[in-house]
Amino acid sequence: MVVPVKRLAAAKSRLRGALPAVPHEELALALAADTVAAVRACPAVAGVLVVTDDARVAEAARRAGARALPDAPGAGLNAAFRHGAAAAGGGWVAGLTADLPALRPAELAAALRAAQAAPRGVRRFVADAPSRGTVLLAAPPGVGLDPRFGVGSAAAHAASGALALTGDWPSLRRDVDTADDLAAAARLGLGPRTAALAAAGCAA
Ligand SMILES: Nc1nc2c(ncn2[C@@H]2O[C@H](COP(=O)(O)OP(=O)(O)OP(=O)(O)O)[C@@H](O)[C@H]2O)c(=O)[nH]1
Ligand SMILES: C=C(OP(=O)(O)O)C(=O)O
Repeated sequence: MVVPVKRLAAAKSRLRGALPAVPHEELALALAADTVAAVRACPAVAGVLVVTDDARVAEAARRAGARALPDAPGAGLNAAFRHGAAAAGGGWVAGLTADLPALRPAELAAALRAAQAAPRGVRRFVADAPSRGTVLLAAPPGVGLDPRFGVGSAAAHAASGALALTGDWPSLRRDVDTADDLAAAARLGLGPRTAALAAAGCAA
């Protein structure tokens, strides 16, 4: 599983100030750390590759049992996904955004099971809650990940031939870009690092 994370100083800019008493980088780190912890807790995931140039994120990833890779070639999110996928080796490869602090391992496992069901040879994706973005993209063995993340990525992934998975996985679909998203994630139940910050810094 490839999980790219921007440098904390630049990450999650739309979320800046969502918890006024909490330094922004701490919040951005907590989102990523809770996401990676949930992925690590999912038995269906063989290994986690965190693609980042941020030393704190890399250290947190390694402590959680993930591998950290540099953000090569430094050409944005899709290049980071491609870099991680190339390092992942054979078998199924999936990419996940790192802003899913409510993610439940059982929902990720269910989505990965659905991804691995027929038809063969086709990439699958899970759209975010508003159905505009993408939270998960999975490619079967021998098929490139071909990530199209960014604004309007759900439509871009569908247009590229990927199949939308339609399961009811609210914690997987709940990416956090804004203060409202953080409040929605809090209603689902935040992971421990983000929850602690939310409790300390005026709950979302
Ligand atoms: N390694 C890496 N990860 C990235 C890059 N751009 C975005 N990401 C990660 O991709 C995921 C989804 O990206 P966005 O939701 O747009 O997050 P963001 O760019 O941090 O947020 P905004 O500044 O609000 O746009 C997040 O986990 C980001 O950390 C990049 O250039 N390199
Ligand atoms: C990068 C993405 O995230 P967001 O649209 O949430 O920034 C995406 O959905 O492809």
